[in-house]
Amino acid sequence: MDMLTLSNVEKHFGEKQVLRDVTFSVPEHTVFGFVGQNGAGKTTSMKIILGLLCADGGEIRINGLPVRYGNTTTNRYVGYLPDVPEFYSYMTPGEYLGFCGKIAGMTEKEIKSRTEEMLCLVGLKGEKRRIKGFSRGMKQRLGVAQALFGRPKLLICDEPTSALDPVGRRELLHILESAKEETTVLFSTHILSDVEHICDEIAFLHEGRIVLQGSLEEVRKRKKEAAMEIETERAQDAKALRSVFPFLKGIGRNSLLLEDTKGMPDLLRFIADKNMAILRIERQEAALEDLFMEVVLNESVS
Ligand SMILES: Nc1ncnc2c1ncn2[C@@H]1O[C@H](COP(=O)(O)OP(=O)(O)OP(=O)(O)O)[C@@H](O)[C@H]1O
Repeated sequence: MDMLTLSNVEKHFGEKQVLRDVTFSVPEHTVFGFVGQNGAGKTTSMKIILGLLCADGGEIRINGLPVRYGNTTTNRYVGYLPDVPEFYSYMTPGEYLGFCGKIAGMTEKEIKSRTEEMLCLVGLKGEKRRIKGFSRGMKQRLGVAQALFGRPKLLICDEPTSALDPVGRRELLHILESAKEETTVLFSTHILSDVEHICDEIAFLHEGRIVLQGSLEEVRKRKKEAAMEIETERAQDAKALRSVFPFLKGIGRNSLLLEDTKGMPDLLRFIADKNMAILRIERQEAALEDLFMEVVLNESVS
């Protein structure tokens, strides 16, 4: 089942159209990457999903129910982590989560067990420092704990990793990946390596339009031509191959890249004739970044 669906969503700010026919769906218990450059329309889409902005057209459903602007019924299914979460900084993380539980009307017993569970999930168990002494990464992790506290069916995170260092990013990505066991995660980002690490499905938004979507595998297959990597046992063989086939690129002492596979038969014949020892011939995985650039450039030309 799809936890979230957007169908033909449109949005203008004055004369400017910022979302055009945006259509995608997020299957239950997946991590979904909502990818786009600055200004692509990610935050606007998220605000519409949360009922905070009114779409000019189209339909959004969360857990099968339509989202209505200004009506927060569907938000009972949603946990939201803004890009810069705000806290009462004089509280400890346990006190803060307890406070959130009280506002949500949970019982003392429920609050205690959920606080422990969430602090454990985000690696803040036993943390007695006040939030004001927290690093950005710790604050972001606490934000996830708070967003997940009420057991939402859908967790929406707006650029959760963009301000974090590599360690903080890795920790947060790991938490989002583990969260999909109990919820569905939609996160916006422009960091494509984050998407490659944890997303099951992705949608690329470019100038308000979805230009590519599908599972990571499906999207990668869209790359027109995947290069082949060839690794020779001896460095001198790699050198010899490069001198005979100048279209080969050297990517290491023993490794070569063949970008246009039309040259493959001649190359293989030569390798066999010369009895060269080859350790590996492998299709190079298309990097999302190259793919994104390919799609974006095509869009700009057409
Ligand atoms: N309230 C507003 N009034 C007018 N234009 C707006 C408003 N909010 C956003 N925009 C414009 O809509 C477009 C999409 O903005 P949005 O914030 O949704 O993009 P984004 O993909 O989230 O970008 P970023 O990664 O920079 O946050 C931008 O051109 C932005 O300037």
